[in-house]
Amino acid sequence: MNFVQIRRDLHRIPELGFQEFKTQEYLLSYLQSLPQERLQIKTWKTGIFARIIGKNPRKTIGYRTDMDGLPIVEGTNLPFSSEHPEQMHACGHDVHMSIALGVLTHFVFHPVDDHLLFLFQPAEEGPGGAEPMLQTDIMREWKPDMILALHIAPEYPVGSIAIKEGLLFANTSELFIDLKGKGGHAAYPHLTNDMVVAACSLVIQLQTIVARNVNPLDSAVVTIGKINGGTVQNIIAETARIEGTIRTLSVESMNEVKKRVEALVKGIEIGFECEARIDFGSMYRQVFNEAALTREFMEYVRSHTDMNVIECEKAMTGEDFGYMLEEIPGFMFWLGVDSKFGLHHAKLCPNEGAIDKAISFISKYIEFKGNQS
Ligand SMILES: CC(=O)N[C@@H](CCC[C@H](N)C(=O)O)C(=O)O
Repeated sequence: MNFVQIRRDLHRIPELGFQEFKTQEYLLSYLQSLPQERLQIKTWKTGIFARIIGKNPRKTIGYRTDMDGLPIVEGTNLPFSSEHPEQMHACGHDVHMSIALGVLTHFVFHPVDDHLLFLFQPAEEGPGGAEPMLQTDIMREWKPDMILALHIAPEYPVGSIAIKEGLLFANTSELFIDLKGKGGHAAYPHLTNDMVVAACSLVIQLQTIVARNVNPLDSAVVTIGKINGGTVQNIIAETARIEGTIRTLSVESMNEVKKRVEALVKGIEIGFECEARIDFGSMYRQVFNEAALTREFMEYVRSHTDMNVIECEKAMTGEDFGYMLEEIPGFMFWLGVDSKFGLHHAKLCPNEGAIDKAISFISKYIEFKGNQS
């Protein structure tokens, strides 16, 4: 089986959260091509649960991959570039899926004692598929006793993984703010309430939250990734929209940052005589790696595989896999893919050499865990 080719096929068809129809169809058709004796497949929305029946099951080991792409125009010029306008696998979920299929395929042919549950989860980039997937009857019936997942890491070389016990990824909240004032002629600003100026002022003020309100010994991020406002150069904008994300290391800090966002937006409403609406969108729980399993995984990979294990720092990235780790013990790790361009970049280009290496060492580890009494 050529999992690099599978990654390329998936790379051509990136789809946004809960619209992964072609991706689901591709994955299903691959799964259906495998021997079915031990394989049980159920779909949920655009996601898939695939269980491999163990030989002498005492527990279930879960392995999760995400499935969705991002709204980015691809800039790699690769021959297998995205065929979907303004959508790209710029966060490596194509690589994640091909590795999951590789590991799954290994165990279809070489089952272990325990059941293995592979979760193909939609909408990681938003609005979040992990939390609703956890609430399904299928998950209740097939619930794993432990779970693992990976995320590609452009900054680490192929042949390495990076991981730590405890907090790995931050708490996140999306942030959408709509401003509505009074538009008008560009030459008569005194008769209007200009929402472009209000939005610009608000973006600058939002930056003071991390600089002035968060304890310097704590960490937080407020990033505004998108501003929309106005229609043409000589009309004063009646509306503007700001879109961003908040990251914190604790739920308490998240609540504090949100309070400050609300206060600053209230100030904009008063100062610019406009109406504002805040929507905090979807929120993800922190990714917190269970200590004993993480340690055992690190030791196993160090001593039984040729992968280099790096103990890394926590990051302000978010992952809705955090919801799964809240209910099921397990861990997430970074997989080195050595790309000059980072995650969420139009030129992200993971080194595909990482795919077969990952399939091989993850299969070894799951074989060890799946036969462990
Ligand atoms: C690994 C990664 O890049 N994850 C995303 C998760 C996005 C969460 C949500 N849509 C938000 O923007 O808050 C990330 O941006 O860290």
